[in-house]
Amino acid sequence: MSAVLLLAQAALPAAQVVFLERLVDQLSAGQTAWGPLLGLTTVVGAMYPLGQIGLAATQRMGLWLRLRYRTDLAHAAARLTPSRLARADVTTDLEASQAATAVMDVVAGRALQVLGAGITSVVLCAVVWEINPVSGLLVLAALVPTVLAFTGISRMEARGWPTVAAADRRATYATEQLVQQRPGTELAVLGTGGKVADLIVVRRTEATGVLDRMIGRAMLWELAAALATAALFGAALVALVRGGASGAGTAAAVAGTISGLNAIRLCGYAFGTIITATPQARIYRRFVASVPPTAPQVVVRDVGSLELDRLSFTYPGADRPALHDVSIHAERGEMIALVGVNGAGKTTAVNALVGMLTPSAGRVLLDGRDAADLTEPERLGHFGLLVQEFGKFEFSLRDVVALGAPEPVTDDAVRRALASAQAESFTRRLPGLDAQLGQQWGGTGISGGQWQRLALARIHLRGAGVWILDEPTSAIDAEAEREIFSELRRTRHERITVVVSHRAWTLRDMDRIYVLDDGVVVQQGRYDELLAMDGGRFAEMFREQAKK
Ligand SMILES: Nc1ncnc2c1ncn2[C@@H]1O[C@H](COP(=O)(O)OP(=O)(O)OP(=O)(O)O)[C@@H](O)[C@H]1O
Repeated sequence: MSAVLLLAQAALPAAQVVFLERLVDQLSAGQTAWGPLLGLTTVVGAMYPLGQIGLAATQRMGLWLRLRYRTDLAHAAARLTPSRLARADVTTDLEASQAATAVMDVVAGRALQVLGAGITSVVLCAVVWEINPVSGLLVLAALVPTVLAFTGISRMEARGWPTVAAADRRATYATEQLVQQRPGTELAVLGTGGKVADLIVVRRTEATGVLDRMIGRAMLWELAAALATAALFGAALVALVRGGASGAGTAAAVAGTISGLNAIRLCGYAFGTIITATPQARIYRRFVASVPPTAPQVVVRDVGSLELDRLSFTYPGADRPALHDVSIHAERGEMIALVGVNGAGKTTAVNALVGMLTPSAGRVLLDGRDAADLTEPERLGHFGLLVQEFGKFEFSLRDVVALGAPEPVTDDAVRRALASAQAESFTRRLPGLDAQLGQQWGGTGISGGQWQRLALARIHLRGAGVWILDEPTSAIDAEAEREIFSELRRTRHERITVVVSHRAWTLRDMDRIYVLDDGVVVQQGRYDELLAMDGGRFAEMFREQAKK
């Protein structure tokens, strides 16, 4: 259908020239010329509706293409592993790819326009060639400056886009801090939103400056192309007049040359849009290709042992290791704890354990097997990780909990997980599992501790072989905290549990506590043993708390 429309549209200007020549010929010969008049009326009458139908068809095609690009992008983003998400270039590319989908959708429509205008130009050229070959050639040659100009513009934009994308990303991030409910409220209370607005303006000004320079240069390119095209048009007209064609031929050829130049200009513009979109499309394609489809993650529920074997790690640029010769082990059914002051290395040890960073020395062993031999998704499947900055996903209650496991889950499993995480008492007051969370969506607002219980419910639902809980009850009241830990103890035999905690009482039932100081394990043992060691780091940290 689109192809038929395209061909019909492309033939109209040439048909116009033929009918015009016949009309002038027959009128000059004193004939009534009903045939050419009817032909011209049909051709001119068909131009507008065919143009409109063609436009609507390409717009609809663009719409569906954009959906496809965005679907592929969403799936590619969902396949990013934690180690890749930590890289600045990956997030920049992701956002540039997102922006590219809005440009790429027009490319297919423009490609059809190029094809149509190309056909129009060639057919017109052939018709004008019949009247005057030199004019015909000059009409076709007018394509060259436009194509050259847009190629130059595209190259220039390819150089400018990365800077614009990086500045845009920072501005978008800062804007989100202003408009998202939690950070936005904090800034409003502090009265310092204006400072963030200043940061946005700096980045937007940077991006606007680059875009402005690009537009200025593009204008120069286009101006040069327009001048060259005008010169070629003039030369085509001179060739016609000097060629000594008949009056009818000259009139038709002049009309044809004007239509031809318009078609060529349109062709050049559409071609230019395609090559202008090329740098962004390239970023999109590179990004999507860089995360090829993989098998979905499989949660490993049965893990017999876990070991960090003489692990060392230094952050890039740091002058001392964040972990030095750290050895930790745990068997199925055990609960162990990592303790230490801020900056002691607990989070670094957890990140090394799950594979978010690569140690400079030492190994992580899962059931005696070197975890470095596993793919990142295979390795992550062993863990249920509750981090300090857990996600507050504002979806439905069911979805928020179901995010704990990659496979589909039943409502019963969601309810059991909510009960284990002591989240049942407050979720029972919501209108069911379909309840939307988050006031900004017209849903229910819930407290920080309630969000943390939902994050814990995800870990219960996941049921992985190793649970790593980094301050799992930091925002939760004392009563619920006791119930959460008693549930963890009751179900401990099903897994290995690693807890990072600053609260003395939560450490009492641990099978082993590892005390980290400056990246080194300085003590290990049970709570009472460690507390009894006078002058030990653990006793220094927890003696006051233990008295309460
Ligand atoms: N991405 C990073 N780049 C460079 N240094 C880092 C990075 N993350 C942490 N560090 C440094 O490594 C050391 C250990 O940090 P880590 O986050 O593991 O401590 P922690 O014991 O988890 O602290 P907290 O109790 O505050 O969570 C600190 O000196 C910290 O400043």
